[in-house]
Amino acid sequence: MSDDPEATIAVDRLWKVFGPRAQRVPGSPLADLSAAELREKAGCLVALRDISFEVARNEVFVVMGLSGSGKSTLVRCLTRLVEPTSGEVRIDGEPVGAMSAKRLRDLRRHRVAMVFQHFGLLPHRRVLDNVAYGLEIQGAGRAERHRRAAEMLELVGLTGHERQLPEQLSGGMQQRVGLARALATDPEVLLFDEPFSALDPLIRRDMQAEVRRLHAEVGKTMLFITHDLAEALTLGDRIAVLRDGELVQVGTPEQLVGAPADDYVADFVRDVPRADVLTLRWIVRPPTAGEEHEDTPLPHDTVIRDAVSRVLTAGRPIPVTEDGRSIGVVDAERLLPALLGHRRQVPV
Ligand SMILES: Nc1ncnc2c1ncn2[C@@H]1O[C@H](COP(=O)(O)OP(=O)(O)OP(=O)(O)O)[C@@H](O)[C@H]1O
Repeated sequence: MSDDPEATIAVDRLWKVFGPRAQRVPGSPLADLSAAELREKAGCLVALRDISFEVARNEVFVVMGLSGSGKSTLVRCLTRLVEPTSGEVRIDGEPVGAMSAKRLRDLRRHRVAMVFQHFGLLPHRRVLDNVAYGLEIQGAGRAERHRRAAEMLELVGLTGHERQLPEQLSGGMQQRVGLARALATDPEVLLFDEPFSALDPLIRRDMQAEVRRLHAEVGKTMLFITHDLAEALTLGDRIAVLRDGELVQVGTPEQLVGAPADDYVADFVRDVPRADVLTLRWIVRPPTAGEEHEDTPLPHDTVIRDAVSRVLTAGRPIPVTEDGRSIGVVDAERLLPALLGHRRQVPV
């Protein structure tokens, strides 16, 4: 695996096998058995199979997969809430597997914060004290933790709600409290385990926007788990697709939609409007001899949808440039299939 010094989280050949004598499975012929055979022969279940990936500093990395694909197990292995069967996790270069109990406690209290689906708020504590909770565990004084908690509540738009109890807030607001609490300790990494799946679709969209805004404001490395493709595409700088414990593809939204690794991913992204995700580099063509072009080029990283009106109103093909260099041209003929491509033809 590469040793990218900018990688905040590095996962190398990680296995998690549940069942008796699980450690004999990784790398042995047992690992090649089907799930049913393995259960029958060894009473084991492979939840994560040989997973490797790296998350760069300040990246939003989404792990997407259907129910049972291993998402929660993966996120829990990162801080050893679930003990990996084999392989290595490093956070900021430090192997988590080699950490002493004290160092591990430190990691969970100071360096990595988690946001869960069911908020995990303490019901009898006021909002302010819920946000201050991590700081209290760290031993911060009362005035300091209240000052910091108030600051975090302001960051997530909940100033004025400090003295309320969680049950007096809506689901979306409670999850904002969860976000504020996670941010309060100023961790290096935020782990989100399906944090918005219990919320209404509209609130959910608000919260996704909130995460994007917070990320723009405070940076942070974020690893976000979801089973929802739209959420993954909205939030992820890169997305890892997990299927039955295996990583099928890791790529940008654009790579997943434009070049799915296999039929499984292709099926997942089939209904995504391609023009909203792909950029012009996917539809450029070489100029033909003697052809006249528009004068003002379009940058190659323009999302297709944003180029529609220019391309359709231009009289001639438009050059597409990368770093000032032309990489081809686009015209309506190249653009329309991408615009229409996501819709299946319905016979009239
Ligand atoms: N403690 C455990 N003991 C045995 N099997 C487990 C345990 N925890 C998880 N599994 C199994 O590991 C597999 C992956 O589960 P996991 O909860 O990680 O999936 P998930 O993608 O998070 O699913 P969901 O979206 O439903 O939460 C499943 O087959 C699950 O039954």
